[in-house]
Amino acid sequence: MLRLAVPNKGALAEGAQTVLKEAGYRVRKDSKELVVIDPDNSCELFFLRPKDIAVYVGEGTLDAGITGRDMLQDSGARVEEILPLGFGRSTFRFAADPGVFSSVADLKGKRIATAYAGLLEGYLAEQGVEARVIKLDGAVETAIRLGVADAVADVVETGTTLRNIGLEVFGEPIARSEAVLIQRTDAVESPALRQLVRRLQGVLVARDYVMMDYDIRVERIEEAIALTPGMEGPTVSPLHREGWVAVRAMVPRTGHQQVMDQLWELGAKAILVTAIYACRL
Ligand SMILES: Nc1ncnc2c1ncn2[C@@H]1O[C@H](COP(=O)(O)OP(=O)(O)OP(=O)(O)O)[C@@H](O)[C@H]1O
Ligand SMILES: O=P(O)(O)OC[C@H]1O[C@H](OP(=O)(O)OP(=O)(O)O)[C@H](O)[C@@H]1O
Ligand SMILES: [Mg+2]
Repeated sequence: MLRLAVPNKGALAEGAQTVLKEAGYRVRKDSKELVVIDPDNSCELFFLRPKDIAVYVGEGTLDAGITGRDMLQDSGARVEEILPLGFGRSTFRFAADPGVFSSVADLKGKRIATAYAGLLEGYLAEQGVEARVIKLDGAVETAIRLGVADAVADVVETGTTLRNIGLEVFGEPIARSEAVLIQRTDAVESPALRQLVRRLQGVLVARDYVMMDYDIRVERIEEAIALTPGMEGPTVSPLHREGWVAVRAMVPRTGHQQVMDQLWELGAKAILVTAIYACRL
């Protein structure tokens, strides 16, 4: 059995549930389920607090987990990233009242509130800045107004929370994060974990690519293939029409409309785009 830790709530829970479901794993039916056993895939899913996941995996109690890269860095646990998952993207940034600070160097001797003390302390040490880290559990943006801190270091996604309380980011981003699959450092990879990784990679590729089909005159085929090279090379099949062929290739989802425009300019007809439901490359 592969023992996998999955966020039970918060910003990563829904994305984790969706990616696992698309990869063919059983997921929980309601948010009160703490453990789901999936005998068909030799897998047990444990729904845990996102911040605790790196700890469980690092201790070796669980084989792998889904958490945020920022949480992994914060934990100091003996875990490593195996696969970035492309959702739950955020940056981890300094913020303060507008115009007070402009870079991390200005924070020397100041108080910085955060819920990610490990990540912040690591960064301050790297930058050679000595400051006082005020450890809070959440809603850290309010700490400045309440006089507990001079600046905060927190997760920023849309920036709405900061704007609402009148704070502004400053300095370089401390970290860029997204959901990641993790395992214990130097863990021996099991067949069940290899299968999970392959399936998740398939889901991510299916999300990033579309399937494109079109008909083109034989003399324009090389130019068309340059636009749609596919993975190993596109499938080119005869058409029941003299001088024409049918082409099928995977194309990155981003920019696929431009590719369609360019194919149209080459004289391609019947250009069809369909979603890829699942794939294994
Ligand atoms: N808008 C967002 N707000 C918070 N976290 C986000 C957001 N977008 C992405 N994330 C990522 O989600 C993870 C944080 O998840 P979550 O908010 O559930 O944790 P938490 O704040 O410790 O938990 P809780 O809010 O329940 O105390 C981090 O990896 C963070 O980078
Ligand atoms: O840039 P935004 O899109 O506004 O998102 C970032 C905010 O969301 C998170 O808070 P969360 O809802 O997790 O509450 P918490 O601070 O109590 O963890 C995070 O801590 C920021 O406050
Ligand atoms: Mg939160």
